[in-house]
Amino acid sequence: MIPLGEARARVLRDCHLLPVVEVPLAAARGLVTALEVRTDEDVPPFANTAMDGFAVVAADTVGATDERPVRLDVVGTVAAGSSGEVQVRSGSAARIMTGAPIPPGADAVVMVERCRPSDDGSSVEVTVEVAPGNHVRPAGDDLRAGDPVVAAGVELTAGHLGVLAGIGRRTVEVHRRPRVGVMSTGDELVEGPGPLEPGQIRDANRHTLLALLDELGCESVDLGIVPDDEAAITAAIRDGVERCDALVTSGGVSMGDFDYVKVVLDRLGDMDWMQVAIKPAKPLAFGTVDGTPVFGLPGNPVSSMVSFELFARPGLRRMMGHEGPGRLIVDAVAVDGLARRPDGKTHFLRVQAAYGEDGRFHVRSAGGQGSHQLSAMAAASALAVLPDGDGVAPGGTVEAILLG
Ligand SMILES: Nc1nc2c(c(=O)[nH]1)N[C@H]1C(S)=C(S)[C@@H](COP(=O)(O)OP(=O)(O)OC[C@H]3O[C@@H](n4cnc5c(N)ncnc54)[C@H](O)[C@@H]3O)O[C@H]1N2
Ligand code: MOO
Repeated sequence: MIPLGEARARVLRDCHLLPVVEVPLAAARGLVTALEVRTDEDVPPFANTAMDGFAVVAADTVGATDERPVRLDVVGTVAAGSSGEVQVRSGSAARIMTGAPIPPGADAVVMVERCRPSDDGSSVEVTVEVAPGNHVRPAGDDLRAGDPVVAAGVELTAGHLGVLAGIGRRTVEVHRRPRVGVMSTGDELVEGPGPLEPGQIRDANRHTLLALLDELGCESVDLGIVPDDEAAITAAIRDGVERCDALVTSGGVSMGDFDYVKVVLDRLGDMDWMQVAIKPAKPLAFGTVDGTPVFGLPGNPVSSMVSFELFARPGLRRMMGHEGPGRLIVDAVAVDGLARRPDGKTHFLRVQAAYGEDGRFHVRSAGGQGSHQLSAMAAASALAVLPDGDGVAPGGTVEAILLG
């Protein structure tokens, strides 16, 4: 068996950054910027008001109170979208709406709640003293022309897309979204609700893996179920690497007579078959076929998900340009303890994590810990990492990888 770190380093060695493409903003969320983006204009582009009210000369309001208001002539109205033509002078004011440009001559805004307009709208009583700049958002208050807006290597979020649209960008240069093919292997696998023949089970892995890829921001390609047949697996992998940037398979990587995935990968490409010192997900076949990474994950459903988490996710994230493995790892309290026996492996237990009143994460077993017990994995929100040994006593501290 080899340590987890060594196996992961082997995987990362062959996961290379994907090429740069220019994509519309609507297709960019979750992708990683390849170049720094700067703005060549100020945001906001002009000084504008943060409140509906009256644009005034601040000096006119000195001493104004509810009892002793200052009366000003209203010389016009400035709406958002208008060019702010109204000229304000000492003794006058302009009605103004949130987002409208501060009219020339004015240097402050009094919110409408602090004003008493006359019935005919020709004048207004201001009931509060304001300083110059009151409720004024200066040009460039968010971004100045020439400022960096988004650095290279940043995962684009909803907020970033708004910022980019706000400086007039329609597209952005990012690392391409990986197309990743998923196949399940095994003669026992069938799909759908029909009755099962003796020995058959329904394919679960393809659906979890397709969804994990979706969640990661990859374009997932369903390559179906492939039987335990060397020629069929060879054809499916050849077809997959032609169409995809990476492949994820499940099953056929342990010691059975019909475990052909590792055999085929070995013949087609540069593959390492690893026994990793972890439980679940001990066997892993990873390699490249014509330069395309192929993650040969184990068939047990929990093992395939844990293996995806520990190997495929970091590898694919590297191809996408992300920094780090993309999961938060926290110290948590194992409320009821988490038992295990020494066996030379690190164990990843399926646990439910919740934030406790003591300000720490608390974890509890999410159910049966067998690598076939997918329902407990589905119920888990974290993997508790138990180093080799006797486990953690109730109330002890354990490292937990938060899933999502
Ligand atoms: N003699 C040994 N036997 C096994 C070892 C070992 O070291 N020596 N390792 C065990 C471990 S650990 C794992 S994990 C599994 C991995 O096996 P394979 O990757 O070869 O997977 P299969 O044998 O094809 O299937 C294992 C298990 O999972 C079920 N399965 C497979 N695919 C799916 C699917 N798409 N959906 C739902 N369930 C699936 C399959 O029916 C088997 O029950 O090997 C151990 N054996
Ligand atoms: O990794 Mo197998 O990982 O025990 O099910």
